[in-house]
Amino acid sequence: MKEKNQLPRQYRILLVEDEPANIQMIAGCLSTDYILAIAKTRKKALELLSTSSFDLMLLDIQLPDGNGFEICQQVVANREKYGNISIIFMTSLDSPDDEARGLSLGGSDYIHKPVNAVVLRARVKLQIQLFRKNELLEHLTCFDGLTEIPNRRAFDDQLEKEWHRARRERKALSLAILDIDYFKQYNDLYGHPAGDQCLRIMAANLTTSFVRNSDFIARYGGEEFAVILYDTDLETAIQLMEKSLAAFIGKNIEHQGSVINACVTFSAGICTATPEADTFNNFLNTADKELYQAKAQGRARICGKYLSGPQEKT
Ligand SMILES: Nc1nc2c(ncn2[C@@H]2O[C@H](COP(=O)(O)OP(=O)(O)OP(=O)(O)O)[C@@H](O)[C@H]2O)c(=O)[nH]1
Repeated sequence: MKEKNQLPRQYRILLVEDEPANIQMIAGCLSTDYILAIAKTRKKALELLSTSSFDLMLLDIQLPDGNGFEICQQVVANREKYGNISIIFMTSLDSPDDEARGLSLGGSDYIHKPVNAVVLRARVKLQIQLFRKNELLEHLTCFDGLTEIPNRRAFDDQLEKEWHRARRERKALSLAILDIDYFKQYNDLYGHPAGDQCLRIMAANLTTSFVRNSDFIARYGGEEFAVILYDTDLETAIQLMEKSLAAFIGKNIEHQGSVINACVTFSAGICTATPEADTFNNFLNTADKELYQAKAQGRARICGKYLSGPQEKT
């Protein structure tokens, strides 16, 4: 989840339609306001859906190699693969049973052919507005307003997902919990707005330190942050975190209240586990204990532990 701020963007529509006259009319209606892709078959539609991301699909039901109901079912059952696309059926099947079926399968709207250009534009606009509101809501529930990185709730979900993925794929999973040193003193000395700015710099620094697609950073709470590193062993996790600490110290945020450094630092505890052999709670607790160790050993450092396996190291 490397999403950033919600900037205005152009929405992408997939038109699944085989009739050339309809394609021409619909493309004429929508292509100035939206990015439009066209699939004339079920096969092409599924191929495009799995390789590009779309916000809305206009879906004909009778296609040369299948039908729109099946496409809708497949997309709804595999959201991880196809994304949270809205679906509008657009068809000459105009019986109430067909319409009810389309809506019960997960379609958001059902338009009867022949399509009226004005009505089509209005209905597409409405669905896009709903989609945009959902996007915003999702952003608000998953992202921290101050630092614009994922929040604790998103972290909890992601950690559970990655734990199960690592168990399935027999990979190592590393978790780091980070805490800014002497942050209370920083707030007391420089004020809360400066403290907030420091948290933003911390988040930005983590974003540039951990760049793999599977790396996940979050604000864990207060002045604590967390990093999940999939398929990453302890040595690598420690090396990356040390680089990140050096880069953060390099920001030179003055901190006269710190006993250990002239500028702001952080401490981190890392736990690496192979999930088939360990328990989830132990994993989280160990990362926390390692953070405690890093604080106890003088701060501005990283402590880590393998929960199991041959390379146990503290
Ligand atoms: N500015 C600001 N401060 C915050 C925020 N969230 C938590 N804090 C502050 O972070 C400070 C954390 O203090 P402590 O838990 O005592 O930790 P510390 O001073 O960093 O001490 P050590 O971790 O032991 O080095 C508290 O003063 C909180 O008020 C925030 O969103 N903005």
